[in-house]
Amino acid sequence: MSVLLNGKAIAATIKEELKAQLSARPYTATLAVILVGSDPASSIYVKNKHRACEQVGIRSLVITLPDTISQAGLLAEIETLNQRDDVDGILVQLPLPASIDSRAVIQAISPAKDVDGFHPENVGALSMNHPGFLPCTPAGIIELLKRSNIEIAGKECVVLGRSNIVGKPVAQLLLRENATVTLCHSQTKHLPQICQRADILIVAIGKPRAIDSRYVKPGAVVVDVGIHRDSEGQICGDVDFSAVEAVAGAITPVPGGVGPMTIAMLMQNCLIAAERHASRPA
Ligand SMILES: Nc1nc2c(c(=O)[nH]1)N[C@@H](CN(C=O)c1ccc(C(=O)N[C@@H](CCC(=O)O)C(=O)O)cc1)CN2
Ligand SMILES: [Mg+2]
Repeated sequence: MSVLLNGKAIAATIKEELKAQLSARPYTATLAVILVGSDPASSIYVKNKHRACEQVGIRSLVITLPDTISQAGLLAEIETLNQRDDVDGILVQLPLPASIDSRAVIQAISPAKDVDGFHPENVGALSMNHPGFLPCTPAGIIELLKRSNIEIAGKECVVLGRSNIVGKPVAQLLLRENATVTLCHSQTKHLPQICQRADILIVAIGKPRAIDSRYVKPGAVVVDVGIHRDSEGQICGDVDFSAVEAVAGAITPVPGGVGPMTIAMLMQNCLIAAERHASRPA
């Protein structure tokens, strides 16, 4: 039996802490979220972000645009929010319709308001250890490990998946925490053997229940970033939970693991954005 890493409970504690911090400050914080189209999963995530803002005391603006909006139209909406002095943080919910170039959209968000940490300026800041905004899922994974008293320094960490929003940045954050990091992907050979080396295994490959006990060293910490709905409508991750929990020392559930931590870190970034905004020179 492994220890369950309860992201839901830790995220609730973080939101309480942020609420107390914000209420003691002489300024407000406002997050603007843009949702393009009506993808059901994206709509749930945006609702969850709005609810988290309410819990923390952050003002939340949700801007819903039709999936027929042009790229120029979306960029104009972002520029309006960049210019608004009453908006501290901006994010555009991903994925976007195929007709829109996500790269151009991410680059259009002011780096000072980019609470997702996706703008190239913030990505560069992360890799150079400069101040910026950390992407929410990778930051949430590190926070979950730390608050669960899992030591990272000196550990063998294997990251499965090299996406820009999870795999690459979480590898950099683990390195910043002095872990020894191996980043694997679809072309990696001898994957089970490499994963078996991991003290901490982070799985972000986007394939339901793909990682079973053959990939896990007994006693390892397993962090599952995937989120899927199976043919029976059950939510599951990239890890075959029932097979892996028998081997792992600690494991995140799906739901209730990394997902809630992502939203808690978004709230934290909003407070940072508001603080920097309030203290900027006039
Ligand atoms: N602009 C962004 N787009 C996307 C991001 C992101 O960080 N910024 N990440 C994902 C989606 N996402 C946040 O936006 C996200 C996904 C899942 C959860 C979550 O809490 N999941 C719950 C289960 C929810 C359910 O019932 O379906 C859990 O794991 O417990 C939070 C945030 C892609 N897009
Ligand atoms: Mg403000």
